[in-house]
Parts: sequence; structure tokens; C-alpha cells
Amino acid sequence: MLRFEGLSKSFGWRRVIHGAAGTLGPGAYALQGANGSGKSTLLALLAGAIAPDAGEVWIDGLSLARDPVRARQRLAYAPDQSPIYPFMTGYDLLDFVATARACCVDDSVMDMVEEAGLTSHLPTRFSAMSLGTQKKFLLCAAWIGNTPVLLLDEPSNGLDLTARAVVERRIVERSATRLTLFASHDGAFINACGASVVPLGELLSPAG
Ligand SMILES: Nc1ncnc2c1ncn2[C@@H]1O[C@H](COP(=O)(O)OP(=O)(O)OP(=O)(O)O)[C@@H](O)[C@H]1O
Repeated sequence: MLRFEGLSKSFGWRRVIHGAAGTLGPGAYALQGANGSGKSTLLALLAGAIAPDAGEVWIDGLSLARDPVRARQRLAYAPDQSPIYPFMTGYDLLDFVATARACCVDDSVMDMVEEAGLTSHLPTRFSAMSLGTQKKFLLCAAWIGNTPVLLLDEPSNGLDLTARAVVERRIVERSATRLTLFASHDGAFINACGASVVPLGELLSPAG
């Protein structure tokens, strides 16, 4: 479902990810590691949000480098924070993501919007939303298309208790047939999601 081999990334002189490799099937996985160890960088590489210096990623068997359109339609990624255009509304974000994934905003996603307390914020511009509200929209957008692979960076950061429970339940619901890989330092959240802990160091080349 998610496979990656030989992934490496440096920022200037600093090598952050070296020789990362792994194969993950359906389930929930919590990527763990110290601050600054490279969890967000690895998730961004797996999502194709940043280009690797070396290595390759396959989403549901499709190469992210060689078959990017079809691979990306099987993938959703919610960074911890995202530079969304300030003039976009909640509606605009959901529509934009659905178009990119060649699908629609279905009832399940609108239920999530309602459960997370976002309905009244749908017409609000991102520039006028709190950080927690922006985060909730990013997470709801990540559920659009019910993609086989879902990558989430610190999904519980800044969420109120209601939204946190919604995201936990949604991750559990996916786990039988789909993959969710998320970076988190939040032990209670990881447990509530029934996630297996994946130490970042175990995915990296020992020579790194
Ligand atoms: N765009 C960038 N340019 C330069 N350095 C970067 C960039 N992105 C990340 N880094 C550096 O790469 C290293 C790993 O950062 P990353 O955010 O991936 O770590 P992390 O494990 O997610 O950390 P945290 O647990 O604090 O969120 C850090 O030293 C960071 O400063």
C-alpha cells in the first residue's frame, strides 16, 4: 500500500533523511522520533510535497515519480500547518481538494465537518479562522476521496476535545482496509487510534 526505498533529503549541508525504506500495509502507524529528527520531512517526501535527493515512493503500487497523477489521487496529506491562500473559505478548500483528487465532497466528509463543529465556518476565509479551525479543515480535506494512503503530520495538535475524538474515530474506522501514517508525540492520541508505533530510526539506513 505504501512502499519507499532509498529516500534521502538534505537541506543545505544538513542531511535529514538518509536511505529511508519501508513497506506498510493497511492499519494505523504513529511515526515517532525526537524533535527535529526528520518526521515531517519524511512525511512530506512520502506525500510528494518535497522532492527527494534520491529514492522512490510507491502509493498503492504506483510510482510517485513516474505516475504522479494517479499516485497522488490515491494519497492524502495534511501537514501540521499549511500556507492556504488567506482569501480561500472552508468551502473553497474542500472543493479545491476534491477537484484535485477527481472526486467530490461526499456525505461522509460533510458529516466530519459537522462533527468537528465546522459547519458555521464553511463560508469563513482562512485569514479569519483560528489556527485550530484551520487545522480541522485541513484534516477534513484529507478525508476527501477516502484515499488508500493518508499521511498526517501532528494531527492532534491544537484540536479541541470534540474534534480530537472525531479524528481518532475516523482513523480507527479506516484501519481495516486503508493506511494512515501520522507523526505524533501525543501518546493518548496514538493509543486511542490503536496505532502501531514506528520509530523513525528504524526506517533509516544505519549508515545515515
Ligand atoms: N525547508 C527546510 N529548510 C531547511 N531545513 C529544514 C527544512 N525543513 C526541515 N528542516 C530541518 O530538518 C530537520 C528535521 O525537521 P523536521 O521538521 O522534519 O523534524 P521533526 O522530526 O518533524 O520535528 P518535530 O518533532 O519538532 O516536529 C530540522 O533540523 C529542520 O530544521
